Amino acid sequence: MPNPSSPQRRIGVLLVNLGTPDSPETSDVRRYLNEFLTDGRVIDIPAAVRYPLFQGIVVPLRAPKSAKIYKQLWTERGSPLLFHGLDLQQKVQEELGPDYVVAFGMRYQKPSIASALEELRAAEVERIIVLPLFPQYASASTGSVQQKVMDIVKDWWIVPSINFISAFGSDPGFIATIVTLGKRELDKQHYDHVVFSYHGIPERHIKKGDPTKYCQFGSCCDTLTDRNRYCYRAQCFETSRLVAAGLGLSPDDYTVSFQSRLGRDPWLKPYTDIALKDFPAKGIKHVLAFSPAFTADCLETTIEVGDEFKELFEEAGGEHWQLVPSLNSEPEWVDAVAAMIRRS
Ligand SMILES: C=CC1=C(C)c2cc3[nH]c(cc4nc(cc5[nH]c(cc1n2)c(C)c5CCC(=O)O)C(CCC(=O)O)=C4C)c(C)c3C=C
Ligand SMILES: [Fe+2]
Ligand SMILES: [Fe+2]
Repeated sequence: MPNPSSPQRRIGVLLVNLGTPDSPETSDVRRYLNEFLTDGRVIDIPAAVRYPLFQGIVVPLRAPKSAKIYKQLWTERGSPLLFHGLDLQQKVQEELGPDYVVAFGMRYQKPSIASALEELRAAEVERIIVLPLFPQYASASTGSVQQKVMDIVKDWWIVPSINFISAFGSDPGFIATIVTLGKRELDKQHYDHVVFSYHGIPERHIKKGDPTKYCQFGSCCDTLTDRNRYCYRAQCFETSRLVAAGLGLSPDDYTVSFQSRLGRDPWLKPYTDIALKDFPAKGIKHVLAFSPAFTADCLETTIEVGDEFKELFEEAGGEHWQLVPSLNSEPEWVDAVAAMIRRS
Protein backbone atom coordinates (compact mmCIF):
# COMPACT_ATOMS: atom_id res chain seq x y z
CA MET A 1 0.00 0.00 0.00
CA PRO A 2 1.45 3.43 -0.88
CA ASN A 3 2.07 5.58 2.17
CA PRO A 4 -0.15 8.68 1.76
CA SER A 5 2.25 10.75 3.88
CA SER A 6 5.34 9.97 1.70
CA PRO A 7 6.53 12.96 -0.33
CA GLN A 8 5.56 13.09 -3.98
CA ARG A 9 8.45 12.02 -6.24
CA ARG A 10 9.78 14.92 -8.23
CA ILE A 11 11.70 15.16 -11.48
CA GLY A 12 15.25 16.51 -11.34
CA VAL A 13 16.48 18.94 -13.98
CA LEU A 14 20.17 19.67 -14.47
CA LEU A 15 21.01 22.73 -16.56
CA VAL A 16 24.70 22.85 -17.50
CA ASN A 17 26.87 25.44 -19.16
CA LEU A 18 30.53 25.37 -20.08
CA GLY A 19 32.32 27.01 -17.19
CA THR A 20 34.15 30.10 -16.16
CA PRO A 21 36.96 31.08 -13.78
CA ASP A 22 36.10 31.95 -10.16
CA SER A 23 37.52 35.42 -10.73
CA PRO A 24 39.35 37.21 -13.54
CA GLU A 25 42.67 36.89 -11.68
CA THR A 26 45.39 35.02 -13.57
CA SER A 27 45.60 32.22 -10.97
CA ASP A 28 41.86 31.45 -11.27
CA VAL A 29 41.92 31.71 -15.06
CA ARG A 30 44.89 29.32 -15.11
CA ARG A 31 43.01 26.79 -12.95
CA TYR A 32 39.96 27.05 -15.22
CA LEU A 33 41.96 26.68 -18.44
CA ASN A 34 43.93 23.76 -16.98
CA GLU A 35 40.71 21.86 -16.40
CA PHE A 36 39.09 22.93 -19.70
CA LEU A 37 42.03 22.36 -22.02
CA THR A 38 43.01 18.99 -20.60
CA ASP A 39 39.55 17.59 -21.37
CA GLY A 40 40.17 14.90 -23.98
CA ARG A 41 36.97 15.84 -25.80
CA VAL A 42 38.20 19.41 -26.24
CA ILE A 43 41.87 18.74 -27.00
CA ASP A 44 41.74 15.29 -28.53
CA ILE A 45 45.39 14.33 -28.47
CA PRO A 46 46.91 11.56 -26.30
CA ALA A 47 46.78 12.39 -22.59
CA ALA A 48 50.53 11.80 -22.29
CA VAL A 49 51.08 14.78 -24.63
CA ARG A 50 48.00 16.84 -23.71
CA TYR A 51 48.78 17.32 -20.01
CA PRO A 52 52.44 18.39 -20.29
CA LEU A 53 51.80 20.51 -23.39
CA PHE A 54 48.74 22.35 -22.08
CA GLN A 55 49.45 22.52 -18.35
CA GLY A 56 53.17 23.13 -18.91
CA ILE A 57 53.22 25.52 -21.91
CA VAL A 58 49.90 26.59 -23.50
CA VAL A 59 47.93 27.48 -20.36
CA PRO A 60 50.75 29.36 -18.53
CA LEU A 61 51.24 31.47 -21.68
CA ARG A 62 47.54 31.99 -22.31
CA ALA A 63 46.28 32.60 -18.76
CA PRO A 64 47.60 36.18 -18.28
CA LYS A 65 46.20 37.26 -21.68
CA SER A 66 42.86 35.58 -21.01
CA ALA A 67 42.75 37.17 -17.53
CA LYS A 68 42.92 40.63 -19.12
CA ILE A 69 39.95 39.78 -21.33
CA TYR A 70 37.99 38.29 -18.43
CA LYS A 71 38.57 41.56 -16.52
CA GLN A 72 36.83 43.41 -19.36
CA LEU A 73 33.94 40.94 -19.24
CA TRP A 74 33.53 40.80 -15.45
CA THR A 75 30.52 42.58 -13.90
CA GLU A 76 29.37 43.41 -10.36
CA ARG A 77 27.59 40.05 -10.43
CA GLY A 78 30.69 38.24 -11.71
CA SER A 79 30.92 36.20 -14.89
CA PRO A 80 27.89 36.66 -17.19
CA LEU A 81 27.85 32.95 -18.06
CA LEU A 82 27.47 32.16 -14.35
CA PHE A 83 24.92 34.75 -13.25
CA HIS A 84 22.73 34.28 -16.33
CA GLY A 85 22.83 30.52 -15.64
CA LEU A 86 21.71 31.04 -12.03
CA ASP A 87 18.95 33.43 -13.15
CA LEU A 88 17.78 30.87 -15.71
CA GLN A 89 17.78 28.12 -13.06
CA GLN A 90 15.62 30.22 -10.73
CA LYS A 91 13.14 31.27 -13.42
CA VAL A 92 12.81 27.78 -14.93
CA GLN A 93 12.19 26.44 -11.40
CA GLU A 94 9.40 29.02 -10.92
CA GLU A 95 7.93 28.16 -14.30
CA LEU A 96 8.00 24.36 -13.78
CA GLY A 97 6.71 24.50 -10.19
CA PRO A 98 7.08 22.07 -7.26
CA ASP A 99 6.95 18.85 -9.32
CA TYR A 100 10.48 19.61 -10.50
CA VAL A 101 13.81 20.39 -8.81
CA VAL A 102 16.06 22.49 -11.05
CA ALA A 103 19.84 22.57 -10.45
CA PHE A 104 22.61 24.36 -12.31
CA GLY A 105 26.18 23.23 -12.88
CA MET A 106 29.23 24.09 -14.92
CA ARG A 107 31.33 21.57 -16.83
CA TYR A 108 34.51 23.29 -15.63
CA GLN A 109 35.00 24.91 -12.22
CA LYS A 110 32.02 26.05 -10.10
CA PRO A 111 29.25 25.25 -9.36
CA SER A 112 30.37 21.78 -10.37
CA ILE A 113 28.17 19.19 -12.05
CA ALA A 114 28.93 16.93 -9.07
CA SER A 115 27.47 19.45 -6.59
CA ALA A 116 24.39 20.02 -8.77
CA LEU A 117 23.79 16.26 -9.05
CA GLU A 118 24.16 15.96 -5.26
CA GLU A 119 21.36 18.53 -4.83
CA LEU A 120 19.14 16.38 -7.02
CA ARG A 121 20.10 13.19 -5.20
CA ALA A 122 19.36 14.84 -1.83
CA ALA A 123 15.93 15.87 -3.16
CA GLU A 124 15.28 12.17 -3.94
CA VAL A 125 14.20 12.93 -7.47
CA GLU A 126 12.61 10.11 -9.42
CA ARG A 127 14.64 10.70 -12.60
CA ILE A 128 16.94 13.36 -14.04
CA ILE A 129 16.70 15.38 -17.24
CA VAL A 130 20.05 16.88 -18.28
CA LEU A 131 20.00 19.91 -20.54
CA PRO A 132 23.48 21.03 -21.64
CA LEU A 133 22.88 24.62 -22.69
CA PHE A 134 24.55 24.16 -26.10
CA PRO A 135 21.99 24.29 -28.92
CA GLN A 136 24.06 22.34 -31.45
CA TYR A 137 25.62 19.03 -30.42
CA ALA A 138 29.43 18.90 -30.35
CA SER A 139 31.54 16.29 -28.64
CA ALA A 140 33.63 19.10 -27.10
CA SER A 141 30.61 20.70 -25.40
CA THR A 142 27.48 18.53 -25.04
CA GLY A 143 29.43 15.26 -25.29
CA SER A 144 31.78 16.35 -22.54
CA VAL A 145 28.88 17.22 -20.21
CA GLN A 146 27.24 13.86 -20.92
CA GLN A 147 30.47 12.02 -20.16
CA LYS A 148 30.97 13.94 -16.91
CA VAL A 149 27.42 13.21 -15.70
CA MET A 150 27.85 9.51 -16.47
CA ASP A 151 31.27 9.43 -14.75
CA ILE A 152 29.64 10.77 -11.58
CA VAL A 153 26.44 8.72 -11.43
CA LYS A 154 28.24 5.47 -12.24
CA ASP A 155 29.48 5.50 -8.63
CA TRP A 156 26.02 5.99 -7.08
CA TRP A 157 24.49 2.92 -5.52
CA ILE A 158 21.16 3.71 -7.14
CA VAL A 159 21.70 5.01 -10.64
CA PRO A 160 18.63 7.02 -11.65
CA SER A 161 16.98 7.13 -15.07
CA ILE A 162 18.62 9.94 -16.99
CA ASN A 163 17.45 11.69 -20.16
CA PHE A 164 19.92 13.85 -22.05
CA ILE A 165 18.59 16.57 -24.30
CA SER A 166 21.46 16.37 -26.77
CA ALA A 167 20.61 19.23 -29.13
CA PHE A 168 17.94 21.86 -29.52
CA GLY A 169 19.18 23.99 -32.40
CA SER A 170 15.87 23.51 -34.25
CA ASP A 171 13.60 23.83 -31.22
CA PRO A 172 10.72 26.21 -32.07
CA GLY A 173 10.94 28.07 -28.73
CA PHE A 174 14.71 28.50 -29.03
CA ILE A 175 14.39 29.80 -32.59
CA ALA A 176 11.44 32.08 -31.73
CA THR A 177 13.40 33.73 -28.89
CA ILE A 178 16.37 34.49 -31.16
CA VAL A 179 13.97 35.90 -33.74
CA THR A 180 12.37 38.15 -31.09
CA LEU A 181 15.78 39.46 -29.99
CA GLY A 182 16.83 40.00 -33.62
CA LYS A 183 13.63 41.89 -34.45
CA ARG A 184 14.27 44.21 -31.52
CA GLU A 185 17.50 45.34 -33.23
CA LEU A 186 16.13 45.28 -36.79
CA ASP A 187 13.22 47.51 -35.72
CA LYS A 188 15.70 50.18 -34.58
CA GLN A 189 17.54 50.63 -37.87
CA HIS A 190 18.41 49.21 -41.28
CA TYR A 191 21.13 46.54 -41.64
CA ASP A 192 22.74 45.54 -44.95
CA HIS A 193 23.58 42.03 -43.81
CA VAL A 194 23.23 39.49 -41.00
CA VAL A 195 26.04 37.24 -39.69
CA PHE A 196 25.45 34.06 -37.70
CA SER A 197 28.81 33.44 -36.02
CA TYR A 198 29.15 30.06 -34.29
CA HIS A 199 31.93 28.79 -32.03
CA GLY A 200 34.14 26.72 -34.35
CA ILE A 201 35.43 23.20 -33.85
CA PRO A 202 38.21 21.36 -35.68
CA GLU A 203 36.97 19.59 -38.84
CA ARG A 204 38.56 16.47 -37.35
CA HIS A 205 35.91 16.44 -34.60
CA ILE A 206 33.17 16.09 -37.18
CA LYS A 207 35.02 13.34 -39.05
CA LYS A 208 35.42 11.36 -35.82
CA GLY A 209 31.65 11.30 -35.33
CA ASP A 210 30.92 10.36 -38.93
CA PRO A 211 31.89 6.71 -39.59
CA THR A 212 30.17 6.62 -43.00
CA LYS A 213 32.12 9.72 -44.15
CA TYR A 214 28.89 11.41 -45.16
CA CYS A 215 30.12 14.90 -44.28
CA GLN A 216 32.52 16.36 -46.84
CA PHE A 217 32.24 19.99 -45.59
CA GLY A 218 30.28 20.96 -48.69
CA SER A 219 26.59 21.04 -49.56
CA CYS A 220 26.15 17.71 -47.64
CA CYS A 221 25.29 19.80 -44.59
CA ASP A 222 22.82 22.14 -46.27
CA THR A 223 19.93 20.07 -44.95
CA LEU A 224 19.71 18.38 -41.57
CA THR A 225 18.74 14.73 -42.08
CA ASP A 226 19.10 11.41 -40.29
CA ARG A 227 22.55 11.05 -41.95
CA ASN A 228 24.02 14.21 -40.42
CA ARG A 229 21.82 14.73 -37.34
CA TYR A 230 24.85 15.11 -35.06
CA CYS A 231 27.04 17.02 -37.52
CA TYR A 232 27.70 20.32 -35.72
CA ARG A 233 28.07 22.14 -39.04
CA ALA A 234 24.73 20.86 -40.37
CA GLN A 235 23.03 21.89 -37.12
CA CYS A 236 24.53 25.40 -37.34
CA PHE A 237 23.16 25.77 -40.87
CA GLU A 238 19.75 24.52 -39.73
CA THR A 239 19.58 27.00 -36.81
CA SER A 240 20.61 29.82 -39.16
CA ARG A 241 18.05 28.87 -41.79
CA LEU A 242 15.22 28.75 -39.24
CA VAL A 243 16.15 32.09 -37.66
CA ALA A 244 16.56 33.65 -41.11
CA ALA A 245 13.10 32.39 -42.09
CA GLY A 246 11.67 33.90 -38.90
CA LEU A 247 13.27 37.24 -39.75
CA GLY A 248 12.13 37.09 -43.39
CA LEU A 249 15.72 36.99 -44.72
CA SER A 250 16.69 35.44 -48.05
CA PRO A 251 19.91 33.34 -48.37
CA ASP A 252 21.81 36.34 -49.81
CA ASP A 253 20.96 38.42 -46.75
CA TYR A 254 23.07 36.36 -44.35
CA THR A 255 26.41 34.59 -43.82
CA VAL A 256 27.10 31.62 -41.56
CA SER A 257 30.66 31.59 -40.18
CA PHE A 258 32.77 30.17 -37.34
CA GLN A 259 34.96 31.82 -34.71
CA SER A 260 37.45 31.12 -31.88
CA ARG A 261 39.78 28.65 -33.54
CA LEU A 262 42.77 27.32 -31.60
CA GLY A 263 45.85 25.62 -33.07
CA ARG A 264 46.93 24.99 -36.64
CA ASP A 265 44.56 22.24 -37.78
CA PRO A 266 41.68 23.23 -40.05
CA TRP A 267 38.56 24.35 -38.22
CA LEU A 268 35.11 24.87 -39.70
CA LYS A 269 35.11 27.58 -42.35
CA PRO A 270 34.53 30.32 -43.24
CA TYR A 271 36.23 32.00 -40.30
CA THR A 272 34.21 35.02 -39.12
CA ASP A 273 37.23 37.30 -38.57
CA ILE A 274 38.31 36.76 -42.18
CA ALA A 275 34.87 36.80 -43.82
CA LEU A 276 33.88 40.12 -42.24
CA LYS A 277 36.87 41.94 -43.74
CA ASP A 278 35.42 41.42 -47.24
CA PHE A 279 32.03 42.89 -46.40
CA PRO A 280 32.71 46.64 -46.80
CA ALA A 281 34.14 46.15 -50.33
CA LYS A 282 30.85 44.44 -51.24
CA GLY A 283 28.88 47.44 -49.99
CA ILE A 284 27.98 45.84 -46.66
CA LYS A 285 28.51 48.61 -44.11
CA HIS A 286 25.88 47.79 -41.45
CA VAL A 287 25.96 44.30 -39.96
CA LEU A 288 23.76 42.63 -37.35
CA ALA A 289 25.63 39.71 -35.71
CA PHE A 290 24.07 36.75 -33.90
CA SER A 291 25.92 34.19 -31.72
CA PRO A 292 23.50 31.26 -31.83
CA ALA A 293 25.92 28.64 -30.45
CA PHE A 294 25.66 30.32 -27.04
CA THR A 295 22.63 30.68 -24.85
CA ALA A 296 24.21 33.21 -22.48
CA ASP A 297 26.52 36.17 -22.90
CA CYS A 298 30.15 35.24 -22.35
CA LEU A 299 33.67 35.95 -23.51
CA GLU A 300 32.93 34.55 -26.95
CA THR A 301 29.89 36.76 -27.53
CA THR A 302 30.39 40.05 -25.69
CA ILE A 303 34.14 40.38 -26.24
CA GLU A 304 34.91 38.40 -29.39
CA VAL A 305 31.82 39.15 -31.49
CA GLY A 306 30.71 42.37 -29.79
CA ASP A 307 34.09 44.14 -29.45
CA GLU A 308 36.86 42.40 -31.43
CA PHE A 309 34.87 41.72 -34.62
CA LYS A 310 33.39 45.21 -34.47
CA GLU A 311 36.91 46.65 -34.40
CA LEU A 312 38.06 44.46 -37.32
CA PHE A 313 34.96 45.39 -39.33
CA GLU A 314 35.48 49.10 -38.75
CA GLU A 315 39.18 48.83 -39.66
CA ALA A 316 38.09 47.23 -42.95
CA GLY A 317 35.76 50.17 -43.71
CA GLY A 318 32.53 49.02 -42.08
CA GLU A 319 30.34 51.57 -40.30
CA HIS A 320 28.12 49.73 -37.84
CA TRP A 321 28.50 46.28 -36.30
CA GLN A 322 25.86 45.30 -33.75
CA LEU A 323 25.75 42.14 -31.63
CA VAL A 324 22.33 40.70 -30.74
CA PRO A 325 22.40 39.78 -27.02
CA SER A 326 22.14 36.12 -26.02
CA LEU A 327 18.99 34.47 -24.69
CA ASN A 328 20.24 34.74 -21.07
CA SER A 329 17.07 34.49 -18.97
CA GLU A 330 14.63 36.20 -21.34
CA PRO A 331 11.04 35.21 -20.42
CA GLU A 332 10.45 33.64 -23.85
CA TRP A 333 13.60 31.52 -23.45
CA VAL A 334 12.54 30.46 -19.92
CA ASP A 335 9.23 29.26 -21.42
CA ALA A 336 11.10 27.44 -24.19
CA VAL A 337 13.39 25.64 -21.70
CA ALA A 338 10.42 24.67 -19.53
CA ALA A 339 8.59 23.34 -22.60
CA MET A 340 11.62 21.23 -23.63
CA ILE A 341 11.81 19.80 -20.10
CA ARG A 342 8.08 19.01 -19.95
CA ARG A 343 8.30 17.23 -23.32
CA SER A 344 11.35 15.18 -22.30
C1 LIG B 1 29.20 26.27 -28.19
C2 LIG B 1 29.80 25.46 -27.44
C3 LIG B 1 31.27 25.33 -27.42
C4 LIG B 1 32.06 24.51 -28.19
C5 LIG B 1 31.62 23.50 -29.22
C6 LIG B 1 33.42 24.78 -27.83
C7 LIG B 1 34.53 24.15 -28.39
C8 LIG B 1 35.84 24.50 -28.12
N1 LIG B 1 36.31 25.56 -27.37
C9 LIG B 1 37.68 25.59 -27.36
C10 LIG B 1 38.52 26.52 -26.74
C11 LIG B 1 38.08 27.61 -25.93
N2 LIG B 1 36.79 28.01 -25.72
C12 LIG B 1 36.76 29.06 -24.83
C13 LIG B 1 35.66 29.70 -24.30
C14 LIG B 1 34.34 29.27 -24.43
N3 LIG B 1 33.89 28.22 -25.22
C15 LIG B 1 32.53 28.08 -25.09
C16 LIG B 1 31.71 27.14 -25.72
C17 LIG B 1 32.15 26.14 -26.60
N4 LIG B 1 33.42 25.76 -26.86
C18 LIG B 1 32.09 29.12 -24.18
C19 LIG B 1 30.67 29.32 -23.72
C20 LIG B 1 33.21 29.85 -23.79
C21 LIG B 1 33.23 31.11 -22.89
C22 LIG B 1 33.44 30.88 -21.43
C23 LIG B 1 33.31 32.15 -20.60
O1 LIG B 1 33.65 32.12 -19.40
O2 LIG B 1 32.88 33.23 -21.01
C24 LIG B 1 38.12 29.35 -24.46
C25 LIG B 1 38.57 30.36 -23.42
C26 LIG B 1 38.91 31.65 -24.02
C27 LIG B 1 40.15 32.26 -23.43
O3 LIG B 1 40.50 32.00 -22.29
O4 LIG B 1 40.78 33.02 -24.14
C28 LIG B 1 38.96 28.46 -25.16
C29 LIG B 1 40.46 28.37 -25.10
C30 LIG B 1 38.10 24.47 -28.15
C31 LIG B 1 39.56 24.10 -28.37
C32 LIG B 1 36.96 23.81 -28.63
C33 LIG B 1 36.81 22.62 -29.49
C34 LIG B 1 37.72 21.77 -29.76
FE1 LIG C 1 35.10 27.07 -26.51
FE1 LIG D 1 28.22 17.68 -42.29
